[in-house]
Amino acid sequence: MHAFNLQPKTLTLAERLADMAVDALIDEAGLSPKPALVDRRGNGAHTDLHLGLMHASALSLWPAFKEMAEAAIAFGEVGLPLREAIGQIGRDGEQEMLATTHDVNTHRGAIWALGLLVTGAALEPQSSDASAVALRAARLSLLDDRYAPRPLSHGAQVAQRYGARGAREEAQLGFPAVIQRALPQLKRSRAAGHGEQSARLDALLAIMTQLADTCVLYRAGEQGLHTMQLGAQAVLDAGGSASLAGRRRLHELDQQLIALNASPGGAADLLAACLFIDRIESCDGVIQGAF
Ligand SMILES: CC(C)(COP(=O)(O)OP(=O)(O)OC[C@H]1O[C@@H](n2cnc3c(N)ncnc32)[C@H](O[C@H]2O[C@H](COP(=O)(O)OP(=O)(O)OP(=O)(O)O)[C@@H](O)[C@H]2O)[C@@H]1O)[C@@H](O)C(=O)NCCC(=O)NCCS
Ligand SMILES: Nc1ncnc2[nH]cnc12
Repeated sequence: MHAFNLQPKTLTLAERLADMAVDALIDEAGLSPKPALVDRRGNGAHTDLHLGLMHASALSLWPAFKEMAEAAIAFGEVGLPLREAIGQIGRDGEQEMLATTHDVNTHRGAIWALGLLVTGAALEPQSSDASAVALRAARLSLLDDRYAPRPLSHGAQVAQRYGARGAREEAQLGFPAVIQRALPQLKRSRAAGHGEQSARLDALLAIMTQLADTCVLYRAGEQGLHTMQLGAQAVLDAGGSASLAGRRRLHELDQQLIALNASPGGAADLLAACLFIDRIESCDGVIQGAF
């Protein structure tokens, strides 16, 4: 007679990183109340998205994140061969995402940001502090993938109209919205004794205070972007999402952004990137042990 094997399976480094990336996406999607974004309350400014779709999309990306980490381990250094390998894996992952969501763009920006960060983390698991991982990701993003198509994406249209370079520039600068704003705010809010959900909302707001979110610009122009940036700052100035005054401001911001059809999808992706890096930093030993 066979007994079930109840021993926990030892995960590879690539599998652990893929788990952490997908967990970060699922945590971001469920975090509530996020202004004008999909969350547990509803669809925000979106007509074609809902929480179940965000979860299905996140899960569909697990193989892509795992393959990117495996590519990093196989190539072993930042360089064009690795850049082009993860570019292809990212494009395949995007097709998988679109097949899962019936052509709705749920996580394009997240594949880019988290894909680069997963790769940056897998390259040197013994050096997993936030800045080091972001720096390796930035160096990869600066390399020109010869096979990347150049469609007239929403981001490209916004770049032409407003000069904002969005997701590409954020990565090339080493994810300043994550490293300089979201992670410090997350730690400050935790240290102030705010609950974990409020600390994460504050981290999202910190990203929104300065981000050139091409999703917002495309949908609502400069007025939308200013409303997002000033409104997010007003919530933080009022005491953040854990305070009553901050909650009131957050509710106002939600209403204003929905009225403008302005969804901060880029900021949401960067919150997921922040939660991923936060996990890596707090699971240092786990990552390093996973060879
Ligand atoms: C280099 C790429 C990032 C492509 O960039 P580009 O700007 O040309 O392309 P976009 O298609 O606009 O995608 C960029 C997405 O990045 C998010 N984002 C926006 N601003 C920022 C920012 N400042 N910093 C970081 N990230 C940002 C944002 O993603 C979220 O929004 C998505 C919804 O957006 P959109 O499609 O415009 O949807 P809607 O307004 O809802 O439109 P309708 O459908 O209703 O009409 C949502 O998915 C969030 O994720 C931007 O959308 C890179 O992606 C690339 O080269 N991709 C090609 C594949 C590849 O080679 N990948 C490599 C993997 S390593
Ligand atoms: N929660 C969310 N709502 C809308 N767009 C998003 N893109 C990434 N996360 C999102």
